[in-house]
Amino acid sequence: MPNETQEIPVIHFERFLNGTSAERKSVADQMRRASQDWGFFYLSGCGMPDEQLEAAFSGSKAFFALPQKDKQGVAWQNPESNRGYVGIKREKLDPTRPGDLKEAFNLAPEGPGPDTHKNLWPAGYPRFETVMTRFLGECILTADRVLQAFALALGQPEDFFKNAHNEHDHTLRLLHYPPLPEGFEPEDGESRAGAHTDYGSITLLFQDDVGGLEVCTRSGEWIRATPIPGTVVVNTGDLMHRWTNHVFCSTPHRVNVAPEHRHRDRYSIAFFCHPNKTSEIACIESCATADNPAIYGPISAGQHLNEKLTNTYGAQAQN
Ligand SMILES: O=C(O)CCC(=O)C(=O)O
Ligand SMILES: [Fe+2]
Repeated sequence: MPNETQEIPVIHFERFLNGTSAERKSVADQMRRASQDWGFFYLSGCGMPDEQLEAAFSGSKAFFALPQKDKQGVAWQNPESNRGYVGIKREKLDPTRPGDLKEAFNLAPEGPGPDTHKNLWPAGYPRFETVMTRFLGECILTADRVLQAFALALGQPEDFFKNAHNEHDHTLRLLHYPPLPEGFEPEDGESRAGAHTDYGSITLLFQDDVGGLEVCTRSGEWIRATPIPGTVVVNTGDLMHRWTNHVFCSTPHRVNVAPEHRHRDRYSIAFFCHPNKTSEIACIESCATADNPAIYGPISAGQHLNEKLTNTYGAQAQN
């Protein structure tokens, strides 16, 4: 169990990608421990090409710098599509607090048919679409590799989670936290992103060097997830919490308005992974023991998400 002398683990994924089977198992075991103790870890060497990541951050900055009317032209419409631009204060990740001091742009893989939801792209910026579509593809590949390690960590066949996610029902979210004006005093509980857990199986979070992300430990204390160059933050969400019979945590996190970074723009990019709607979420064998028998019966991922959205619809859950 973490305490203030412990830090969110940094795991070197190169040894999973290129190592011997013993090394791969050792990386998977570190991920299992980190997911149990924290529900959060940093992964270095995740295989995301640097130039793609840089292009995505540049594209994100360019998008948020567009005139407000261009951004509103691709405004987020509804949770079914869950694509497009979400303006400042529109979302409350913690529904009991004031709106988040951030803006966001969501995109997602598109199905082949004409009836499927399509991404909303601002007119006249074809490069943005190209860069983000390519980056989305790299995120899927990265997430699949991470999911393979999670399967190994839980004693499952390596493609267990990857196969359960092969319809790519994921969301990529660009986030921008604008600088706060001189003398700005947050209202009670106002923050860049309110405390919340993520809904899906895993989230990959790429952050710039500004900082502000905070993670709640199992003992209830908030600690900083300081940016570490060359790493991606991985966290396990509500669905993984259920799938693993509460062995892996779905840890509350938030983006705080701290004095030392509030004058700076902050950019981050989150990739929320969701299993196929028809994937069955049933307690993973290695997570049920005599002391911790299966808590839930099987449910489809789609049904689980619907329950979550119904419970928090007022919060306009968007991840
Ligand atoms: O921007 C960040 O660092 C965190 C964002 C986040 O947790 C979310 O959008 O779910
Ligand atoms: Fe989150």
